[in-house]
Amino acid sequence: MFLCSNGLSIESCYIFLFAPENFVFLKQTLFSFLSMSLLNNSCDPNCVIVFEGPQLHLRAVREIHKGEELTISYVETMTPSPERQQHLRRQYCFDCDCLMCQSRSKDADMLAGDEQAWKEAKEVINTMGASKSQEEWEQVLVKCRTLLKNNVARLPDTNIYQLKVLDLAMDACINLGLLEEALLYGNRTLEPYRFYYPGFHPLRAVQMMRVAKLQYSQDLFPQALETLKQAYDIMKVTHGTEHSLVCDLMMLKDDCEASMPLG
Ligand SMILES: C[S@@+](CC[C@H](N)C(=O)[O-])C[C@H]1O[C@@H](n2cnc3c(N)ncnc32)[C@H](O)[C@@H]1O
Repeated sequence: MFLCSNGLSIESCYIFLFAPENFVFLKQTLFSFLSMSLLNNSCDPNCVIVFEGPQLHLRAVREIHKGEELTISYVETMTPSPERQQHLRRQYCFDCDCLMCQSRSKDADMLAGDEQAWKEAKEVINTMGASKSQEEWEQVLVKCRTLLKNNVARLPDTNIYQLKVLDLAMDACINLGLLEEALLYGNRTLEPYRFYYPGFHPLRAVQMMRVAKLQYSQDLFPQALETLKQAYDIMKVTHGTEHSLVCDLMMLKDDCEASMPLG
């Protein structure tokens, strides 16, 4: 009952409780969850939580003054404020009055462009499940290509549904081994990600790392190095230099450097 009364990551908590390989972490995990569940929400938080295997790490993403409250975001911040607020009200029973919600900052950008076009895109996205088989990914890619073609002059890449289509198209291409095409979509996501996840945001860094891997796969070593460098600058804050993802990043950086033409 006590666990259920805390809003944060309860589903993940059950996974930890029932996974035998995690018993050894139980005490520290429970402590982590319980202390992290004291954190309140802000849609522009000063902390993030990142996973490292079975552990949760709470990391500050900007300078925090003595006495200032630590906050995390309970919701995906790349969501218009009425939707965020509705989710927070339904799931966590409070009205969010953070600065982002008060100013409705970026709402207009999220839904910019032709309303009918983004509503269609939203509908199509909602019908796509978590694809697994080759055939399903092929179907996803066909739908994404059609939407992107039809919406060239109707939606900017900063429209969140257009951005989700680009992300899905990128995933589908990666799963189908179409890496050159995946990179085209990935490149288009970087600027909107920078806009919606400014400063130090783990999702932006991870997206940059995905794009860097695609650049590397296309032998675009200087570009991949630059993207990795930018991702590292974010990840050293959001993940910390010891995090396994940052170690992966450093290995990719070494591979890139080793592949660069001499001179
Ligand atoms: C995970 S708990 C957070 C810790 C809780 N404030 C406490 O003192 O134990 C989630 C609950 O905190 C409250 N809460 C979190 N963020 C809030 C915010 N920005 N404004 C008002 N209430 C908030 C809501 O009641 C929510 O259901």
